[in-house]
Amino acid sequence: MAVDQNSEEKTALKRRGLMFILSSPSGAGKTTIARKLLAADDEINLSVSATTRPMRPGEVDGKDYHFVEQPHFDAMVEDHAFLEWAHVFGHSYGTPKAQIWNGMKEGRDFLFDIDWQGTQQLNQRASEDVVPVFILPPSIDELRRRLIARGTDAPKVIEARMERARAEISHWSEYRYVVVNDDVESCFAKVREILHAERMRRERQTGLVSFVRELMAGPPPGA
Ligand SMILES: Nc1ncnc2c1ncn2[C@@H]1O[C@H](COP(=O)(O)OP(=O)(O)OP(=O)(O)O)[C@@H](O)[C@H]1O
Ligand SMILES: Nc1nc2c(ncn2[C@@H]2O[C@H](COP(=O)(O)O)[C@@H](O)[C@H]2O)c(=O)[nH]1
Repeated sequence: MAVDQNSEEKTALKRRGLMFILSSPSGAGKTTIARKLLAADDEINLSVSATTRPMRPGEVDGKDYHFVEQPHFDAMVEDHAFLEWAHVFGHSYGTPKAQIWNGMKEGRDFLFDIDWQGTQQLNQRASEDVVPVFILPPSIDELRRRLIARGTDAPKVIEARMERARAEISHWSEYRYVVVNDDVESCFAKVREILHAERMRRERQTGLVSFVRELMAGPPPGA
C-alpha cells in the first residue's frame, strides 16, 4: 500500500495543546501583549473568562469576557463548570471548563489572562500543560501612569488596583518566565519566543517516541 509520507509525519509529530498564562499587576500590559499575540498567531485561542464586573467601553460580551450576573456565576461554581475561579477587585472571575478541555484534547493552545490565584489552580490541575508568564511594569510610577492613561477606571478603582499591585508582584517567583514590559514591541517579541520554544518541548510532541523509533528502524547509513 502506498504511504503518504507527509501526512504520516504530521501525525507522528502532533503535539499536546498548552495553556499559556499571562499574569501581571493590573495595568502592566498583559491584555495589550495578549491581543498582539492573538493577532500574530493563528494557532492560539483566547480563553474567554466569565466575570461579574461591569463591561468597559469597547469590550464585547463573549469576546473579551462573558459578562454574567453573580447568581449565574455562583451556579457555574456549584456545577463545577470552572477550571479555576477567584475573587479579584471585588468581582468574580472564572475560566469555563468546556471550551478548554475539548480544545486541548485536539492539540489547540489557549491563552489565559488570569491572576496568580487562577495560575496556582491551573498549576495544580494540569501543571505539565501550563506555561506561566509574569509581566512586570518597569516601575510602580509607570504602572499608575498606565492605569490613568487607559482611562477605563475611576480614581478610586485605580487606587484599589495600585494598592493590590505589590501583593500581585509578590507572586512573581511562582512563574516559569518573567518579562519586564518597558517597550511593548520588545516585550511582545520575548513573549512570542517563549511560546514558540514551549511548543517545541519534547514532552509536548506526543508522536515523537514512535517517530524516533521509526527513524532508528530505517536502513543503516550506506545500506
Ligand atoms: N510598554 C508599554 N508602554 C506604555 N504603555 C503601555 C505599555 N504596555 C501597555 N500600555 C498601556 O497601559 C495600559 C494598561 O495596559 P493593559 O490594559 O494591557 O494592562 P493589563 O495588565 O491587562 O491590565 P488589567 O489587569 O487591568 O486588565 C493600556 O492603556 C496600554 O495601552
Ligand atoms: N483567576 C482569574 N483571574 C482572572 C480571570 N479573568 C481575568 N482575571 C484577572 O482579573 C484581573 C482584573 O481583570 P480586568 O479585566 O477586570 O482588569 C486581572 O489580573 C486579570 O488577569 C479569570 O478567569 N480567572
